[in-house]
Amino acid sequence: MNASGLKPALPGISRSKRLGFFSFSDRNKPFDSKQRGVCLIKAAMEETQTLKQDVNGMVDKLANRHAGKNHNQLSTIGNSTNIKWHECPVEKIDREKLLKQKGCVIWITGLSGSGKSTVACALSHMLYQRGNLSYILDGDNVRHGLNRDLSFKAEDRAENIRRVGEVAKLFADAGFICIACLISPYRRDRAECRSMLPNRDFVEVFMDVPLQVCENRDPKGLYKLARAGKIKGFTGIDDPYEPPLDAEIVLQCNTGDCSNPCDMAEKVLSYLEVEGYLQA
Ligand SMILES: Nc1ncnc2c1ncn2[C@@H]1O[C@H](COP(=O)(O)OS(=O)(=O)O)[C@@H](OP(=O)(O)O)[C@H]1O
Ligand SMILES: Nc1ncnc2c1ncn2[C@@H]1O[C@H](COP(=O)(O)OP(=O)(O)O)[C@@H](O)[C@H]1O
Repeated sequence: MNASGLKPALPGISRSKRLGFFSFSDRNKPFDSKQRGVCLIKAAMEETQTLKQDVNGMVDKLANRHAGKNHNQLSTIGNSTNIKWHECPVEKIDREKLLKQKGCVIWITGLSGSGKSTVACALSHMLYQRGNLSYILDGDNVRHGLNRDLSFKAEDRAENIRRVGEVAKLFADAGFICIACLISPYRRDRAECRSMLPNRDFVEVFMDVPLQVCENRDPKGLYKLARAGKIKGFTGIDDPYEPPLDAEIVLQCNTGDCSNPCDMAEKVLSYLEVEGYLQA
């Protein structure tokens, strides 16, 4: 709130300062409404002019970058023929400056019940408290919408991972710290997601929790159903899980000795801090 009890339109910047012509205390001086109206229009016009110059500068930046390139180059990607990438002058780095952080993907992999969603939520909460923007893509949740057409057979799991990888890449490009938590049982599928991003921007987190611990937790009763043969192809029971060989972070949990989820999330947070992702 400012002195007049109004919330500034932009955090930390009062409206009068933005418009740059009079402060609210000036309103007590004799200043008729016509004069004020003229000032407001003048200030708005100046602001528009500055904005126009900014936009022109950005468009020039884009034009310079494209100078000498073949503008009509069309591509074929998968089944999409004759497509062309469209550049925009507002780039990832500009959004990152706005958000004061660097966009990246935290990819949490592990068995069902290993604590992926719990760590993801703890991490997201810690980031929120520090003023960093994150978004969670939880396998279970994404299967409620975007990936509702996919089953748990190997090729559908691969498509599940590919789609979530692509969405995570978009979130990272938007400047978010995107936390993807999926079983993602196959190394090849995870490696493909890694390859979609600049190498350091994909941070693999392995929930190294023994099957026995996950099975004892069994919060949804799925292991019980799988053991009883009522769910076929359940990861860890009758479907494979390939543990990462080169994860950036391993969160270990041995039988009877497991750190609490906040300590685990803090490890990831420290990694992000050290690697410079929590500032632009
Ligand atoms: N057959 C089978 N195998 C493994 N998991 C199963 C299966 N059927 C249903 N579920 C539930 O689906 C959640 C995992 O979804 P994911 O999208 O993360 O799986 S995958 O990455 O495509 O393998 C998983 O959630 P989490 O426990 O959060 O991992 C399970 O609740
Ligand atoms: N570090 C931990 N220590 C003890 N229990 C945990 C820990 N992390 C998660 N849990 C519990 O284990 C269960 C499974 O956690 P969840 O985050 O849903 O796993 P996943 O997303 O991998 O299936 C939940 O009941 C959760 O409360």
